[in-house]
Amino acid sequence: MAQSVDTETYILDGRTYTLHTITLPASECSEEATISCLLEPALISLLPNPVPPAHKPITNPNFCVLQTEHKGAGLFAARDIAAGELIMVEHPALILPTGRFPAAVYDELARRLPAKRRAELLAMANARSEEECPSPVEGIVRTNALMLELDPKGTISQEKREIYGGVYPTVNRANHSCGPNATVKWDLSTLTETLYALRPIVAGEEIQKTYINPIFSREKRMSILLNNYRFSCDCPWCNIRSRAQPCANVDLPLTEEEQALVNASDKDRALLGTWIFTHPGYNKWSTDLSRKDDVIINSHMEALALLDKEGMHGLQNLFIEEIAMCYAMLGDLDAFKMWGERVVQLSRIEDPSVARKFEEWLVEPTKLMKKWAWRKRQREQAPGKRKLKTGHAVPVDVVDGFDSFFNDTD
Ligand SMILES: C[S@@+](CC[C@H](N)C(=O)[O-])C[C@H]1O[C@@H](n2cnc3c(N)ncnc32)[C@H](O)[C@@H]1O
Repeated sequence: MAQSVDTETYILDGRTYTLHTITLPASECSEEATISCLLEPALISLLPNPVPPAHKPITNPNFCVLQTEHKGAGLFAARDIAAGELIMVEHPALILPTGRFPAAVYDELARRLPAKRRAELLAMANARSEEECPSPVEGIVRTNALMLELDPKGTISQEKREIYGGVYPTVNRANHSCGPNATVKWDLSTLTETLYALRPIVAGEEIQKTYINPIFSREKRMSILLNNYRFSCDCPWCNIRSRAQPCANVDLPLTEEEQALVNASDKDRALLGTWIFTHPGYNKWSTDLSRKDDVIINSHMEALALLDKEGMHGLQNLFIEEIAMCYAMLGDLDAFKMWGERVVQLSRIEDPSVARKFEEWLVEPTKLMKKWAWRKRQREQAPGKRKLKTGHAVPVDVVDGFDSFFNDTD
């Protein structure tokens, strides 16, 4: 479980950084893995201790790396992949801050990797010219690094916090789409990045993640992608014309009709980004009998249809979870089972505690969920006996005391 600590340090803008090599020990099913890092010394004590074992390679992977026509290499589904399914788990080869360091620092980080891992790193895409990044390793970092959290509890004070990135020879083969079918999740305790599906992906389809916040407008998305990654995004939401002509040039000016489609998409994306703050939500509805029983379900279904249209499935889980909870409150067993199973499928990687809670409930929701069919029972009672809001005066302690269904621990 050794963690070799190197003493070489670099000072940049008054800050000290240390070169640090993490060696993840081999286990019965995995080979030793190495992560070459540049870290502020205070972060080293926040790394998992003891160092976790190297993760097991996935046997019979559901993806392959292939050459694309104009995007370099990319990841493709080797068979059908279900929504929520694992695609791969990988340790970063490098972990480093996003600031700029002398070329020698990047070269040294790469040099510290075992030869095979170094060769994989050096074979990665580099969208930066030699003038911009004299060290090709820096070019590779700037083209590929994914943000990762090394200090989730904020142990190091905010003003001192740096943004860190990780570079992954295989996960980083995923090209960008503004309507991605996959996403990543960083886990500090295992020092791994997990790539998983957001929606069903059919065999042969390209597996793509988003490099930016997809709620931005097309103009902003295209400009960030061009500045940071040096490409014009030709996904169907940026290159509207490609929906009809697959190889249409994204850089040609838009027709009036195409501009109208872009405006509608920008509007929908912005709306989706604020939907949960601007539309009725489950918590208030659950205690308010003056609201229609289907108001949340209808509103959330509308959001899901828009998410589907814009390919923004990364935001779908909360809506799906709340729809399932609405059906529980209404005592609709078949609908709860259908939506609850979707929650389990989609949350296994994204939020395992939610998946476990729903899995437990699904065994026998009518008995295991304390507030099963609560709204239905309230409706069936005489108005005078109802416990909660009907749009008029309600005893505050009753409403406040009615905790969210999500806290139901029975
Ligand atoms: C993180 S790498 C992705 C993997 C890369 N294609 C490779 O060969 O390893 C990012 C680079 O891939 C290319 N790329 C990714 N998504 C793209 C897209 N939607 N359209 C065009 N090029 C893209 C760009 O050259 C970008 O700088």
